[in-house]
Amino acid sequence: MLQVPEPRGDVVFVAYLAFATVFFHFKKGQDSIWNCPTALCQWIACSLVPLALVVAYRLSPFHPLAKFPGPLLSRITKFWLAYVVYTGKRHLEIAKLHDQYGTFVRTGPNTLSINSHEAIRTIYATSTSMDKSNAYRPGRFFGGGLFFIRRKDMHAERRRIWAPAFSPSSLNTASMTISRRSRQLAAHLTKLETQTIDLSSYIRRWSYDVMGDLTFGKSSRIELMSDGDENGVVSSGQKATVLFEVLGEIPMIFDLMCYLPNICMQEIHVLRKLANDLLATRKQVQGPEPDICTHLLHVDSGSAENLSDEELENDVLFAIQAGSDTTSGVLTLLLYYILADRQVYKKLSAELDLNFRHVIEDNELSVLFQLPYMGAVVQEALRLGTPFPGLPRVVPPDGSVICSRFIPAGTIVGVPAYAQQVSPENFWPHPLEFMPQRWLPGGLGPGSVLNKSAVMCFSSGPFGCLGKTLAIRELYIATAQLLLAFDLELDTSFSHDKFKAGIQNMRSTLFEYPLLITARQRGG
Ligand code: HEM
Repeated sequence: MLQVPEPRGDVVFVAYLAFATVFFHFKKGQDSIWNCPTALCQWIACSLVPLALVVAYRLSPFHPLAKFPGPLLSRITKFWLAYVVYTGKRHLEIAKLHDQYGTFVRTGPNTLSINSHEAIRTIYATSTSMDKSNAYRPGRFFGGGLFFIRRKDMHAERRRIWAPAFSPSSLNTASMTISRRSRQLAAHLTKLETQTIDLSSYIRRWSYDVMGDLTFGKSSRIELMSDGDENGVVSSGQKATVLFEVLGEIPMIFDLMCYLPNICMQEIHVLRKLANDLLATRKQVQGPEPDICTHLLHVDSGSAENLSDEELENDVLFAIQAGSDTTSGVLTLLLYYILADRQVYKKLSAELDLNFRHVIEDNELSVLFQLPYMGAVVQEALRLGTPFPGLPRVVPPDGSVICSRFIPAGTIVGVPAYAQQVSPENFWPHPLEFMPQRWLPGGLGPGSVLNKSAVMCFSSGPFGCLGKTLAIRELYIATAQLLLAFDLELDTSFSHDKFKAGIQNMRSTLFEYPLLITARQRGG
């Protein structure tokens, strides 16, 4: 059975206005509609009746998703899910709903969350995986960026341009940049040795500085660690992400919001302006080392297939955003977990001390990437720190069979990453605990379960994260440089409860309550 495709919000709005114009045209003769209660009442009735019919249909047994369970409100309106996203606790709420309803939960009138490992392959990972949903269509903005191209075939063309930026040689150059920036982070913390440090905030700035370098090379002027963030680059980026994440669930409203630049554009203005300025400079200056712009500008290939200015602007803005808050969120959580468990901290520190002195030189990075316990800590942090609560895709025209159930064409489906990553079927025992040992040979003892392919934090398949290896290297390098340089501890004023309650998971992880630490420099 076919789902009714969702029209664009702005088109619906214009149609509604046109209908209103015609309606009141036939009521003319009255001075104003406000003086004519009958016309107004008729108009309200005309508007409400279709709404009531839509609600009745969505709840009726005739709706194609009628057989799938879910909360009443979610079956009626998309606003329910948008609100859950807005709370920053979607990952927890959806996991709870799966405990209550089982594998399938109807999280919107036309949306299914499918908590199944088998579904990951069908939806994301195979060659027949599905296109992105309307959630990636943020109104008139970002029309041409890699991330916003929803059709797999068109997306693949753009992805080919990006891919060389993540080749082994590019990654090696990038690793040195990350290492230099991580040493700079350590130098900043050294100045704060006797104080309580908001580590989450420093890590945020570090991640933007890193992504500035990786995107624009030497011409980057993003120096948030040194110069501070007076212009609110970080908060601008975060607000843009939140806006995209919340309104993505109600694309019709997003279509309309984009016509209100003061509400919508304002949030992303600072970051967009910065990205455009840096792009303009970068076009004039090709640095000695390749950066992401080298490939987007086709400097390397000399290809004539140039991206339009708008496409370029969207792509560089996305590059900074894709690589900064995501990585800094996971890194902050990684450091929290190891600081909260001194056994883990000591074991990791001992492994690093065995292999390095107080700083890792560039030619030693390959040794770092091989360290087993370090690898286990990073994997465990990614498992519990996934910032992506939803990756919506759309079922193709012939429908699809997932977990033995037929899903009609046009249904929006997604596998909840967090629910998969804390499922006892995939990780056992203690799926909710941070236990790096589970990733090492022997795991957590006899009977322990480790289903590596259930980890979805980078997604997979045609739309999967291009920066996965880069991000993992960032986590290795920054953690190692900090632990080698300092004895880190949670500050005595730090509250675990407040920190955990303040974690908001919305495509990047936001921390309402900071990670407060002290850092004592280690001896020579
Ligand atoms: C721990 C950090 C990171 C995580 C958890 C992460 C996760 C993800 C996920 C889940 C996607 C797919 C999103 C979707 O389909 O909606 C994605 C896409 C992407 N990520 Fe990452 N990412 C991280 C860091 C990075 C970094 C450092 C970069 C470097 C620029 C990067 C570049 C990209 C790009 C270019 C895409 C779009 C790929 C495409 O559409 O073909 N990511 N990331």
